[in-house]
Amino acid sequence: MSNFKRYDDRTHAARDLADAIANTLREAIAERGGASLVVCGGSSPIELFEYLSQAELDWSQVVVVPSDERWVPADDAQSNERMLRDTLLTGRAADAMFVSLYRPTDTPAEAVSDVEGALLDIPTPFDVVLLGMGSDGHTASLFPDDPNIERALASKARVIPADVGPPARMSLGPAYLRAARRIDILVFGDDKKRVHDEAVQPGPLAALPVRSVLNTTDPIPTVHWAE
Ligand SMILES: O=C(O)[C@H](O)[C@@H](O)[C@H](O)[C@H](O)COP(=O)(O)O
Repeated sequence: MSNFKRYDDRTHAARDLADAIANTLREAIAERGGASLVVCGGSSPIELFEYLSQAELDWSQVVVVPSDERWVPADDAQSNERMLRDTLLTGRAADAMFVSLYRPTDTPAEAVSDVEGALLDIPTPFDVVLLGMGSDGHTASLFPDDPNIERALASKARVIPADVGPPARMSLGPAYLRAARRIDILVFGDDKKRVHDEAVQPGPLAALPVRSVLNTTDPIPTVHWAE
């Protein structure tokens, strides 16, 4: 069960969704004194982040958490944290609080308890969870070819090390990602549209892990798509 919004182009998708996210953050700050925003990595959301970073809201009351991280230092070109600091956590949004998922350990598994501890103070449900999707049906760093994907998708853990790559990954767990007031999934291109159309059909979660968030009902996610 999910809503599907089709846009004329990627810029319209980025700007419309950024405006909707900004409004949700403003409402959360007004109602609860703060807001939480989970954001995916990858390339699809970059234009959205650059536009959202200029939104007029009290960013000092917003906490931003990556949905997942590549297990590389924050100055590495593959780092989601680096991408977020370059595109979202700049301009007005530079005032936001950011919770890094990366720790300087050899493996993500060694950092699970420390990262879990850093997330404990963030109230759930998150106000906004923005995810992407790979053409293999992964979301966050929940990959179909991860040898532990079945266990990961059944997990209630906040963070899950993903023994994929290199680089290895750290992902927020599916149950934690679903603990949201709104879930938006930003998907571009015909290939991913075909994967989406398959993923909304019943089938094994492990084959298309995006199903673990796409087919939740509380909240009902919205998929935002442009060619
Ligand atoms: O760390 C990451 O890469 C993301 O969190 C990942 O889940 C991303 O959303 C998809 O891989 C789509 O990436 P693109 O937008 O680059 O296609």
